[in-house]
Amino acid sequence: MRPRFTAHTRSRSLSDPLARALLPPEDESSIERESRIRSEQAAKKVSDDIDEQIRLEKVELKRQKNVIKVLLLGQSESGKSTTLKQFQLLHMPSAFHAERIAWRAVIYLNLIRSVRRILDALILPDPSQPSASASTYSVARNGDDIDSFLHFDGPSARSPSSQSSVRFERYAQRLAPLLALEQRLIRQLAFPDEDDDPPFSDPPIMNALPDYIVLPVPSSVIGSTSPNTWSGELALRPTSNWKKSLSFQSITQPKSAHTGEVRGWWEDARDPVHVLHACAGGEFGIRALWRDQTVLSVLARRRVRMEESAGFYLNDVERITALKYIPTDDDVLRARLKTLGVVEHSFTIKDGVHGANGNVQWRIYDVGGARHQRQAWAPYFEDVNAIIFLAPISAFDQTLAEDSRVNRLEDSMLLWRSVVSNKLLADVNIILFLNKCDLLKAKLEAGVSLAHHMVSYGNRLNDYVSVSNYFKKKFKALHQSHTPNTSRELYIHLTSVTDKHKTSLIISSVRDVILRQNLQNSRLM
Ligand SMILES: Nc1nc2c(ncn2[C@@H]2O[C@H](COP(=O)(O)OP(=O)(O)OP(=O)(O)O)[C@@H](O)[C@H]2O)c(=O)[nH]1
Ligand SMILES: [Mg+2]
Repeated sequence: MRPRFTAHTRSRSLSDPLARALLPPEDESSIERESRIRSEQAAKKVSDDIDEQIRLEKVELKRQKNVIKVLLLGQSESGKSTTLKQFQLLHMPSAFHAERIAWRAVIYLNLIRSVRRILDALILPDPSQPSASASTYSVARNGDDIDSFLHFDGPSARSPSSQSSVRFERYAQRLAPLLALEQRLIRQLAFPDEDDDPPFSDPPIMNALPDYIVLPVPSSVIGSTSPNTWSGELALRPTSNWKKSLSFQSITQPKSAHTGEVRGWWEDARDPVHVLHACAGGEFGIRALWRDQTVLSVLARRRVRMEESAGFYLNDVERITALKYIPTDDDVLRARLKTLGVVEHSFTIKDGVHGANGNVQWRIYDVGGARHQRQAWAPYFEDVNAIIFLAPISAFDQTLAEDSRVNRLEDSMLLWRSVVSNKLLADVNIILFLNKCDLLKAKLEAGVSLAHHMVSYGNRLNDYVSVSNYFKKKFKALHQSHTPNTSRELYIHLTSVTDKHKTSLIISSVRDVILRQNLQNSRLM
């Protein structure tokens, strides 16, 4: 049958030459018509598919414009994870606060680690005492044999400073339960589904652990590293659901509907807080250890600066070991948990830059900064919008944990040079945090000389303003002489990222710079 046209359609079609050309022939047979319709349908499908593809590309482009990817780079302990915590604190405060309790175990472990470092320093032979050779002490640190840790060998060890030796021995005895607790905590974190108090005979083995590993520390720190020694640092795998497993039985439950009293972890005799609480006070407790002038002078002679170490809580022992202790924001910012691999965190930020209703999704990638972790960074360079690079400038007199021959500041500068000279990153915004300024200030005020460790500093003033300006210029010059994009604007901030208030201002300004530059770049696309 012929198609029927109304007079109106017909007259309009006939006046349009293209429409007339597209009309089926008047003598079209039914077979021809079927074939025409089939090919028209096929053509329409192709056209619809193309339209859909264009639509999806537009959505993707829009989505990309509303997704900002930021990479946190820098050597280990430079403050990357702490900066991420500051972003979370600023943009997801309720989630941050809800997770505070999960940090309790990390903070306990950090505190125990500090105690262990001091005890280790006390039992090492003192180089300033000629009669105290390595053979006079048994530097045994077998985790399954705490007695050997407590044992000081023979009378010769006691002769020059026998009183001190006896005191140190008393500390070691009194604080021995902390070493056992450390093992228990690590095992509990490593195997969160295991029943209580598993046997401690074997330390966690790297590959056997689902989420946590204990990394060996250089033997220089403790004299020798026994395979049974919990001498390492707790590290986090990217896949870890650690916050859940670190919460212990911490959820409080109402004990009495009338009084509003709650039942909490402090009523559980197995909770780690009890051991810490018991070891905190008294003549040879943690607080006494950290105030003991003899101990402090041994640490000073050995150049062990506990205040500078990651996860330092020795000034807050009373508060941290209290039965009902809940970590504060500052405690969480100071907690040390080493990152392994690359961990992605995303959150949405409302911004004024993309228009009134602009919602921008931020993806922040926190990477492990130790040398053997750095090869994992490169795949993230391709579509990143901005890099926040952290260089801890207080570390000018320190060496890398993973290689004691390498100065930390030198390593930071080399790393900085390789990042700014990378061609893949030529158009990526770079923000530099010269971090740990609080520690730098304290170190310079304590009389540590930068020129002594960095000859190029010459005879400039050894004060905070001069030194921090010098570092600013140095990092800027490295950027200018190595960047493939000399028009890239570099933003440098002097930071102490554990400082909540100062850092929140810096983060807000960094966020706006990144947003604005991202918008500019997307307009150019
Ligand atoms: N005093 C002080 N401590 C800081 C500062 N920045 C970071 N820290 C502390 O230094 C330790 C290491 O910081 P992290 O943020 O874990 O370092 P990271 O760069 O993530 O290290 P990796 O995960 O090993 O790559 C933590 O205990 C922090 O609290 C700072 O500006 N001042
Ligand atoms: Mg980290």
